[in-house]
Amino acid sequence: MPIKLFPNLRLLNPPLSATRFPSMNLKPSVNSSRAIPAFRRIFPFKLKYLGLPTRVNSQQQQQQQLGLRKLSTRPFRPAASSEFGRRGSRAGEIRGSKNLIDDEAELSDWVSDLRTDSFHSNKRFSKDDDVSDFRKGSGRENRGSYSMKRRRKSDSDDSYDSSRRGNRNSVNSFSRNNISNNTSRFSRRSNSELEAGNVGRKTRFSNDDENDVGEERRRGMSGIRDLLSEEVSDNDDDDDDSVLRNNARSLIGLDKENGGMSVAISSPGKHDSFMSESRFDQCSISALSLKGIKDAGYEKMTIVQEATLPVLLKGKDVLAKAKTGTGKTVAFLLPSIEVVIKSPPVDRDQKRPPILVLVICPTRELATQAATEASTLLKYHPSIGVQVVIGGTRLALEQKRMQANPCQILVATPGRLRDHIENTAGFATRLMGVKVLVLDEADHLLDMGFRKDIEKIIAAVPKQRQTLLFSATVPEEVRQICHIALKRDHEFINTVEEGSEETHEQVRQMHLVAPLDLHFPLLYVLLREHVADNPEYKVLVFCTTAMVTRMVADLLGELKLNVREIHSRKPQSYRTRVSDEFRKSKGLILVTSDVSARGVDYPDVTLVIQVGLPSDREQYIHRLGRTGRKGKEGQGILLLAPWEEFFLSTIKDLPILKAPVPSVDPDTKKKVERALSHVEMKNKEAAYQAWLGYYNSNKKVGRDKYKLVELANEYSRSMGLDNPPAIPKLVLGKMGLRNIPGLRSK
Ligand SMILES: Nc1ncnc2c1ncn2[C@@H]1O[C@H](COP(=O)(O)OP(=O)(O)OP(=O)(O)O)[C@@H](O)[C@H]1O
Repeated sequence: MPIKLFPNLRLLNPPLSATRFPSMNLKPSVNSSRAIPAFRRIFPFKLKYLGLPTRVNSQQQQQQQLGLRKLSTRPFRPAASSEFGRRGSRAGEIRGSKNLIDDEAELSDWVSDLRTDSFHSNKRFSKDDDVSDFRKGSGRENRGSYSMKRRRKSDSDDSYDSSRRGNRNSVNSFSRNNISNNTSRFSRRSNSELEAGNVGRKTRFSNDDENDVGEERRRGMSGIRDLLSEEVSDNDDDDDDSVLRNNARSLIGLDKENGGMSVAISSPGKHDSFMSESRFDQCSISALSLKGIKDAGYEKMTIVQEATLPVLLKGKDVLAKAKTGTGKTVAFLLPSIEVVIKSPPVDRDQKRPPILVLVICPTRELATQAATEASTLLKYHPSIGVQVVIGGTRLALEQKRMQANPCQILVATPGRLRDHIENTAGFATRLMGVKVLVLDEADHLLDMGFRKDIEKIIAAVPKQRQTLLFSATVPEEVRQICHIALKRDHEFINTVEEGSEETHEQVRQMHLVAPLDLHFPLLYVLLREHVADNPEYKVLVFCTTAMVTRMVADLLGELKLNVREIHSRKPQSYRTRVSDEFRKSKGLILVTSDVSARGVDYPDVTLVIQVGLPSDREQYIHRLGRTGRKGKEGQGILLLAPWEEFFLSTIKDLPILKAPVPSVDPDTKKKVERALSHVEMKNKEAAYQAWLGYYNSNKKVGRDKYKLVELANEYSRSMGLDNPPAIPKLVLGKMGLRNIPGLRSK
């Protein structure tokens, strides 16, 4: 019987109408010639499961492809009878229900619904089958020191969002063999095809996407009593474990390097698959956890799970890198849960019961998603409680909730967690019990924007703990500073094959370089064609800032596309609703800021369009990673202005092709202009100001303030404004843009 998580949730507001605006009366066209279908020029090859396009090595080959191949953008869909399809539906039933709450009132309902015994009691454990786990220690050995260097928090305002994940509707199980025929040709594509400009400097616009609505989990408890009476042995087979560990070691080519730090370079095989051949029961995982895993629809481990689990179960600190959408959440949750199982039971009457596992995620969506995944895995561990603290609601409400239902596993966003450390009585004491600290999207969390909060959090948990750092991207700077969280002898497990790209081979990437005034018409043309070609389209359009996102969503809505928007300026209840709708829907375009860039697990995204400069290489990779998850195929388009081309040099090692700029017929241009004229003036003004702020913070573009203002005014014209909107003097002062010609102040 599938268990529904959070079955009683209701939508408080009706879904947004896809056609919010009356249709426009367009004048007859001056020139009715239709542009060459843009998508077909950009993606001229048909996607096939077992026949990805040959990777081209030269411009000629590329042009040959563009001219000769049959054109289609229909995404690959596995046959209904495939293993993927079967398991997908099972997992979908479990996970398909709403996993977030809609408002504070609902949160209160949840609180009162919660079980009161969400932590171990001695009595319970004397009966539980998990009891054998208690005999074992956590296996932690070394204690590391960390530096507490304080650094300046990077620029961050509302516009520079951050992101993360949702529930999962299907489980793919492509084995490496499954896609053996479709990979290597594509990887032969040459970087020389890139027309890269100047070397761009890396900039990061981190912001803490916090103050959001909290979420409570609701676990299906049916059948728990029966299960508790079953014989359950802890599957602690050291031999199995060491075999698996050896497999993983040979798979990842473990090496010892300087300073006692182990460095693992992976070689998961030449195919871009995320599944391994190892089963979860080959690891020392408790039988009840294995039941939860099975119910979640997971049979074999993904590559990252296979590589990290044996090491983590031994209690080692790990920095792990694995491509987007390859199961990192389960990889860090499972060993964390095992630590809780093996810990001595907590007296339920204890005033300040310890938090044993602390998971930090950069955004509310991600934290909620991780907590939901934890709930799924804990299905047969009713005595283990999970809670999230993510803001978006009153601190007092979260305090009350935590008091009413203490938990052993806490998932949090950094800012809100820091609030609790500073303002919640007894919370700091509870954190002294932490045995496992997880930083999900570690590179982002160790970035300037979060550094202070993370340092504060690290100072609040015991030095003697296990620390897990996971991300799809681990830039060298992060390797340099990861010692602030990790022990010296931690292992770096990199499941991205040496010399291979950090993105998925089955996701075709293109970049388009066109003047700013063409960006809106081009975006419309690209979307229109994708929608026409893909009945089950599901598109993410990433914009640079929250206010730009709002404006672009308004525009696309005026153009009668089925759009939703999500960004940090929207209330959390709205974000939750839209995110959930997008997760479940097909035939929808989600216009988004970087709140959706990292980790959010939307199934079956067919296309990701990035409009304008991504904040850095990592953000480009994470945004692109919203498609092509779990071995599926996808497409990505990066739309840049000529003066943004320098960014391409930062991703020149990725298989991204230059696409010819589609022509936009006058009709379409007019249509877009007309739609722009219907977009609210205040939204355009806000977009202009946010745009200016974003590019001003970019080290390269923001260096020449005169040029920057010229470009901003070009952007203003592209929105159909004759004069650039006036900006408050105070704001201009803060941006360092006072007295720059071309700006209007108020
Ligand atoms: N062993 C498994 N078998 C099949 N599917 C799995 C397995 N483990 C995880 N998954 C599924 O894979 C999907 C991606 O997982 P997850 O969101 O953890 O990816 P990720 O690597 O953290 O991605 P990102 O880097 O974008 O955060 C999820 O839908 C998850 O349910």
